[in-house]
Amino acid sequence: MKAFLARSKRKPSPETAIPPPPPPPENDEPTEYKLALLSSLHPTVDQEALLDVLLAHDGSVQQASASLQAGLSNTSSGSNSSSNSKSTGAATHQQSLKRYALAQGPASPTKKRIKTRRGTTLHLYDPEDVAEHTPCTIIHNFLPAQTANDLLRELLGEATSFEKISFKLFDNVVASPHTSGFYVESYDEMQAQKTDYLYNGARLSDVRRITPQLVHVKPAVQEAVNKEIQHRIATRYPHGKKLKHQSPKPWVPNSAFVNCYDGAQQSVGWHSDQLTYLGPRAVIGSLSLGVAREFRVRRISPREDDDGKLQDGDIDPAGQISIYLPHNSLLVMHAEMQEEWKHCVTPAASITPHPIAGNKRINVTYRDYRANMHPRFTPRCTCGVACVLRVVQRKKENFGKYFWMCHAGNIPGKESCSFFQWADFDDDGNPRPRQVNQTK
Ligand SMILES: O=C(O)CCC(=O)C(=O)O
Ligand SMILES: [Fe+2]
Repeated sequence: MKAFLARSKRKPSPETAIPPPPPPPENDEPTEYKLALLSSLHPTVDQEALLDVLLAHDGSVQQASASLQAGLSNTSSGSNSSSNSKSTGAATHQQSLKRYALAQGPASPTKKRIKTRRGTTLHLYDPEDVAEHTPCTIIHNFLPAQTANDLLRELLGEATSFEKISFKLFDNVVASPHTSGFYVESYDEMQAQKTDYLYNGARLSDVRRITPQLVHVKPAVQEAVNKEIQHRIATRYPHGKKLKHQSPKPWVPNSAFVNCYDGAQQSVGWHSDQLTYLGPRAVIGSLSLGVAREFRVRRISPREDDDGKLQDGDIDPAGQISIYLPHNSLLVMHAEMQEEWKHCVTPAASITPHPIAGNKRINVTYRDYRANMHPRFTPRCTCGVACVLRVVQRKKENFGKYFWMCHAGNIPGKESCSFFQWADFDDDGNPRPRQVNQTK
């Protein structure tokens, strides 16, 4: 499911809610940080106007703020005016990409022009930009405000007993830099999870029955995710067709990982989610509550060959994209995400406390565990353990091909038996019968 490497490099997080008084700005702070400071000083002015004023004052927060205060903010060219305020406390959306594209010429703002480079981070706030440049779509203000708050309160209560997950990283056992709990729909499923399924080589000990608020919210998530999937297929996939190995069936979430990030430093490292029980081309619905944090994605670039030399590089060759995840936003990770991209929640230099959650962020990832991916139906290695499903990501040759391998290398104190077998799925992502192993 996850890798939990904490990142050492920290980037400030944009803050657009009403925060406590900000520290004095540094000259070399990134624009989004300055924008956040400015936003905190002028919470009723929309982000687009703030950016204009900031640029008009060569990035000086102090001067931009003075200008806004004096009512001299006449620099907004594209937006109606800074009085077009959004003071709802909901996420404000930076329109920077569209604006820059428009500034380049009269042609339509072809977003393809926007490229990230190695070592750079492109910050996206606008749902249209997210859909255009990442394998995700985002819906802001997703649930009715009261429903989101009820769910948040319920899960904050649950999170008091969440624990860090321990896993094996090379030869060390390390703990995830955040806590989590796993929720399924029935007692039978809870038992099955404890005995049949493996995560990073370990059994989950804390499997819980889905809570009333998680049940309450599920239909809305299900409906929205299915709508987003169909829209994505129609508008972005070749010939308007689903991807090879993507399931044609409706997405039906039957489990949820709930993550709690307590404070700015808690995070999750770069990873792709494990496909072992979701199957190829999985879609995940990810609901964010409480403190707003940055979710970063980067496309995986495979190596050319086997000699260990990076060709176009497999580490951050195209830069990262940061998606801002405010309270009550639903991020859909689409079918191209887990195979071709990695994601993380980066530690933040600072966070804006949330009125209900304080310093905590709660994240719910609703998942569709597929019946035909149950470990009963998937290959076992020579240790006798159901295998983990992986996809080739590092080598150009075979990039995107699925394979089964032994889990045991991830279990503290156990050695892998090195079992390997190419996985075979039909076009709809069902495992083909020849690899079915009925022994339990
Ligand atoms: O907290 C998030 O937004 C993402 C969590 C995640 O990547 C995971 O649970 O696999
Ligand atoms: Fe993940």
